[in-house]
Amino acid sequence: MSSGLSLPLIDLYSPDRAAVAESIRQACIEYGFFYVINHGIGKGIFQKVFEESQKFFSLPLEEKMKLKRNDAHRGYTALYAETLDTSTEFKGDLKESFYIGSNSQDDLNQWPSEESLPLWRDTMQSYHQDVMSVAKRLASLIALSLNLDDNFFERIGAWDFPMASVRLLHYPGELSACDNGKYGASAHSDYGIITLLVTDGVPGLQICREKDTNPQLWENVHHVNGAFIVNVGDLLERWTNCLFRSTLHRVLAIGKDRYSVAFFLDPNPDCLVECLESCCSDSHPPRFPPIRSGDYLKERLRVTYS
Ligand SMILES: O=C(O)CCC(=O)C(=O)O
Ligand SMILES: [Fe+2]
Repeated sequence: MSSGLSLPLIDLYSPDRAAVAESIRQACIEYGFFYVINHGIGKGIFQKVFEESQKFFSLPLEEKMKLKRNDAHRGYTALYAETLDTSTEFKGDLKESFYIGSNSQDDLNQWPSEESLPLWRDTMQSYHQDVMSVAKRLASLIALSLNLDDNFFERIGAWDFPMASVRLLHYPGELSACDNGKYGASAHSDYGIITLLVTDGVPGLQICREKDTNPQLWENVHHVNGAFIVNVGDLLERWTNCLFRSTLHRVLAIGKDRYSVAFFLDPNPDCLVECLESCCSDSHPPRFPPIRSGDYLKERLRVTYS
């Protein structure tokens, strides 16, 4: 069953930072999802990224496979390569994707040839930079929302060498009979701190706020023109001892081409993620042991692609 949902709208440049932080706190407690508007990235930039993304995914499979995801987790993943929900009998999600990592470790990235896609690299590098600054600004509001200093993440070195990545996604419209029962992206939560997502407006994204209810209730996330859809990831859930929810979500395969661009904000791999003092007490002890962010993310990726 599915119904509509109206997620909170967060204005990133509102002068009343305390009020914005409070709205973010409520959104993260209640939904783990919200929209971010007034973020400073213009429509023209999104348009360029989507155009270049479509051009890449239209290349012959043989060309795309030359840039197959490397050990540093950059590059192309083909249809069926990933299964986000490993508990189901259906293996292989109905999407293809391309990962672009931080500019600070640019040598690990892979790029289509300049002859075939001359604007591609610049477009993606500049988008990575733009969305990283939005994400950092948002993270400082998240810190405020947890009664921490707004420079909490800087102070613990989270942004020294952040593992942030842009992920271009394409969900093909044409499906075959053997794809019955499969999802564009099967049910999962994201792994890092936060994800900032933009889509081309084609529906399909759903969230499940109570994963343990039976049957599960899946609610549609509507498209808001020009807004980021932001969600809390598992590392932030660990930091906050489950005060903030890393909400289960999925993408339906609706038989229509769909493009989206996700930005996963993950901290420096050496960053220790441990329960914040304000999020635990004698009656509410830490639920997770401290863990190095890099170790945590490596294990999650290993399971997804095994
Ligand atoms: O494409 C979407 O709408 C969501 C993608 C997603 O959840 C992911 O890549 O983690
Ligand atoms: Fe996701």
